[in-house]
Amino acid sequence: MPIAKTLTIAGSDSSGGAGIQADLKTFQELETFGMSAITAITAQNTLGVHGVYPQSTEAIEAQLDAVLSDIGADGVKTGMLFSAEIIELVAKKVKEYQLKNIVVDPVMIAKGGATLLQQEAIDALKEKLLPVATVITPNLPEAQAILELEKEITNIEEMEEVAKALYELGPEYILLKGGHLTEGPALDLLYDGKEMTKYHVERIDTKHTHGTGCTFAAAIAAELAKGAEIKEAVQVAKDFITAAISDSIQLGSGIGPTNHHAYQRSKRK
Ligand SMILES: Nc1ncnc2c1ncn2[C@@H]1O[C@H](COP(=O)(O)OP(=O)(O)OP(=O)(O)O)[C@@H](O)[C@H]1O
Ligand SMILES: Cc1ncc(COP(=O)(O)O)c(N)n1
Repeated sequence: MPIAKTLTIAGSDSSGGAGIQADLKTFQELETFGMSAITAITAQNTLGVHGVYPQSTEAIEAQLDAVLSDIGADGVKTGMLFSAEIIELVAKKVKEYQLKNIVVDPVMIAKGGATLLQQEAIDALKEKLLPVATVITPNLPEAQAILELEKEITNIEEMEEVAKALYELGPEYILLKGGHLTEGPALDLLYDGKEMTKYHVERIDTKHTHGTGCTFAAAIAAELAKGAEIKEAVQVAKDFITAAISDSIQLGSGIGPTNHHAYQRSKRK
């Protein structure tokens, strides 16, 4: 059988835990052929983001055209897109190449607090990219920013209302991540316009969660690219990220990365 082809459009994380590097590791672990278009280079380690160097739209377009005109992609994940211009370019390419299985992780702020999406780009995200997305994977602060909510989302009932409001913006599915809820299990909610499906696991007591959102979204894209239905794709991604967090690697002196190989290793036992 030919291998499923996966493409990440995201920022480079020099420390290897998030961004392009996390996505490619995840694509590989889930037995797809991973490719990338780099939107920005970040100088990053476990202590934070030390520099952000966005690429020109010309360089991003050249990467996308090179890959998509020749190899193509069965699944796409977008991460750090940084500016309205980059978002508009990506939305244009999704249409031009009629891309399918688009997982949009609306990355806005890194765990250390650095800005990975300019404030004015949120409108472009809502108007151009969300309507062409198969699934969007916001965490709670990202959902709050997209919907311009004044109050924080604090419980499952509010999460359900928020998922419904996000669905109105046009994506086929909403995957609202509850990792930021301060109490209870690590709960995520999938909404398809009719039904809410909950995915929950016991919260793992660790600070080493650098790149969890990137890894989770990349795993969904890989499974969709291989032909999985959305509920099944999210379940594999949840198992993948839970294994990766449980077996996190103690590197650096700040918020360390997760272990992208843990899921495959646990399956072999
Ligand atoms: N401590 C934890 N234990 C178990 N699962 C967790 C934990 N923290 C996050 N998760 C899970 O990891 C996935 C990513 O969620 P999270 O809310 O951390 O994303 P995020 O904030 O977008 O990540 P990032 O900071 O990388 O952008 C979700 O499935 C979430 O439930
Ligand atoms: C290039 C890039 N993309 C995304 C994130 C978000 O990940 P986190 O919030 O875990 O730092 C990141 N830190 N860097």
